[in-house]
Amino acid sequence: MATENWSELKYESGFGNHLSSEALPGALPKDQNSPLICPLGLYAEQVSGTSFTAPRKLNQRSWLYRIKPSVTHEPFIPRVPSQKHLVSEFNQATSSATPTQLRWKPADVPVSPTDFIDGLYTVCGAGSSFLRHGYAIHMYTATKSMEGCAFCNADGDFLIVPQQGRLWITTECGRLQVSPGEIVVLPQGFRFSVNLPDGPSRGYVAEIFGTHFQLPDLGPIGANGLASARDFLTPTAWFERDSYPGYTIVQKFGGELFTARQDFSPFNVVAWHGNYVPYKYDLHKFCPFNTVLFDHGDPSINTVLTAPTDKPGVALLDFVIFPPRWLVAEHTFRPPYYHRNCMSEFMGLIYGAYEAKADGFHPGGASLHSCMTPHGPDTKSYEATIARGENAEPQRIDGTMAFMFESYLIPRVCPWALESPHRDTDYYQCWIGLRSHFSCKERESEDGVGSGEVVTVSE
Ligand SMILES: O=C(O)Cc1cc(O)ccc1O
Ligand SMILES: [Fe+2]
Repeated sequence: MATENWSELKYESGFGNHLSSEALPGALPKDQNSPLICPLGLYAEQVSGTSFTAPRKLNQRSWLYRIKPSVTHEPFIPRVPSQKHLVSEFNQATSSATPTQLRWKPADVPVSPTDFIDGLYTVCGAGSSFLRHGYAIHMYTATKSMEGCAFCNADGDFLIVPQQGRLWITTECGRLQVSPGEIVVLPQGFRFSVNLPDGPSRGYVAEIFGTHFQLPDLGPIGANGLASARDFLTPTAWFERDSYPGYTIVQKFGGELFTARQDFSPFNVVAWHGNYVPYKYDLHKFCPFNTVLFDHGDPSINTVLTAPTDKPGVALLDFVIFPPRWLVAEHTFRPPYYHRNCMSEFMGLIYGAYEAKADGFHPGGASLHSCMTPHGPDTKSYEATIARGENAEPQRIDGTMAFMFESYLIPRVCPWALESPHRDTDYYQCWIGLRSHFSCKERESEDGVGSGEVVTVSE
């Protein structure tokens, strides 16, 4: 592993573009995809991320020109040891339904050497990778780089949110450095390997089945704002040519892991072109829009990426952030309102503190408020907001980055997440202290009305 220059890697910029990249000049065929003999004696291989016949505006595929084709490997066999904590079908056999508010403290990074594959565990999800509809939410804790192996997820696309420790990710399209505060999307089927230059690492992963992430429409916001297409960065071609006896491909297929041996690195792509590619995004580049006079806007205004369902405006999974920003709304309860949502909300915290939780929601922790489960600011946050009063000054929320995976599909929760020692079983207590501030004294004196009577007040 070359360690010196990951901070200076070159990337291509843009979202959904058709890109071309050559690690050696002349490696891309001119004028066609499948020449009889490719330049430099390379093999041509297409990776399709949508059906061949998907409408042009949705169609995603890339052509990889490689030293040996991916097919050159021994048969896939179930991996030993298997990984029991990955789920891609959410039903009664694999996971539980619960409407209760759930929260987890940050998980400890393991003491024994653990790589990204072994450190990955599913928390919750819905649907099925086999039926290509649904999602899984995973978290990872890891201490060591993947060695002599690459991971390939046949089930869906990964959106990885590192919370602690940089990730140096080698993909078939090239290499990316992803730091906490950045995210990376690794589309279904791409082989990748994760190195951990900082050692102990922790983070969150949203996996979506059967669709890909898009930028949200901006509607009346106009043509600019939120995440800008040019801030999405795709790696440039990079390859290693050495033979590599005993290299292992670890394929996640239906939530189970399979291995196949080959005698070369899968990172042997000398050139590629197409629009089906891995990419990263720095969340600090997000340009937030929000209330400038009164009331609290819905969090959808902070959507970075959305994975659609077939219903217009209804997301399989939205990736929403709560970045540093000014709160200026007048005569307004500025933190999130108390609410129940037909969508389900999984939240994580990358750093800092979240505006609705004064205590108990820590960087690396998580919460889940499922469909119609009531939630909102904890007692301390509520009281502090009220204490600021009617004429609260503009206030800058700083030094924080929280996020939400929000879905229309209702998640079931994995048993190890429910039984985890990191589960905060006292979570509900954070709202128990919310006192009634109800008073009808004014009305009583005006109207002479006592308690217990039904009163219709006409203004
Ligand atoms: O529940 C949460 O904290 C997320 C959230 C934030 C917000 O500002 C409004 C609604 C919402 O669900
Ligand atoms: Fe919410």
